[in-house]
Amino acid sequence: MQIAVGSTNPVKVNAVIACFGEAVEGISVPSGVREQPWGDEETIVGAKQRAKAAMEQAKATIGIGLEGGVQLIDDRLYLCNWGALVDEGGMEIVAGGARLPLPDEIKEKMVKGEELGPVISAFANRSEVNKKEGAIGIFTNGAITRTNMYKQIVELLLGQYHFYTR
Ligand SMILES: O=P(O)(O)OP(=O)(O)OP(=O)(O)OC[C@H]1O[C@@H](n2cnc3c(O)ncnc32)[C@H](O)[C@@H]1O
Repeated sequence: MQIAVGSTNPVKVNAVIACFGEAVEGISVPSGVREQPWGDEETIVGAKQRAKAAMEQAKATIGIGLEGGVQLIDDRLYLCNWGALVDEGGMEIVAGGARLPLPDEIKEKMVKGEELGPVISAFANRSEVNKKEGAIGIFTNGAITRTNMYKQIVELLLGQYHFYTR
């Protein structure tokens, strides 16, 4: 079984390797949504499109897409992450990740159209936070990293996949 992940971001590829082992290939594919998805719907679409594109491009058995977004709830900005798993038989599974509110100073920049990655890196004075502990790592003081969070999403995907294909 060959697993393709629709990203080369190490936090995403490593989360999938942690669940599936080494038969995992990370490939750069378009998400088909904005660079900065807003809200559950757009973030889910991005995850699904990454999963399908990765499976097709790599001619893999299973494709996995992981997408990071933000969402406004009651005037607060939250992290919003989704994953999708597709297989060559047409099965499609979706799962979501942990939520966390972001400080208002980050919200102010995001609503003006900035992207979360550079905004968090400037806030934390640390380069490429999106490829390291992630915003969730910064705001949990390292208790949950972006890789941990995506690993749980991949476990939710794989567990459901086993249930529906049993
Ligand atoms: O290489 P890809 O797979 O595109 O990974 P990415 O981290 O750049 O891209 P995403 O599509 O997952 O996220 C959309 C934007 O939100 C940023 N982002 C999402 N979650 C983040 C997090 O936990 N920490 C920092 N930036 C994050 C990310 O850097 C992008 O600017």
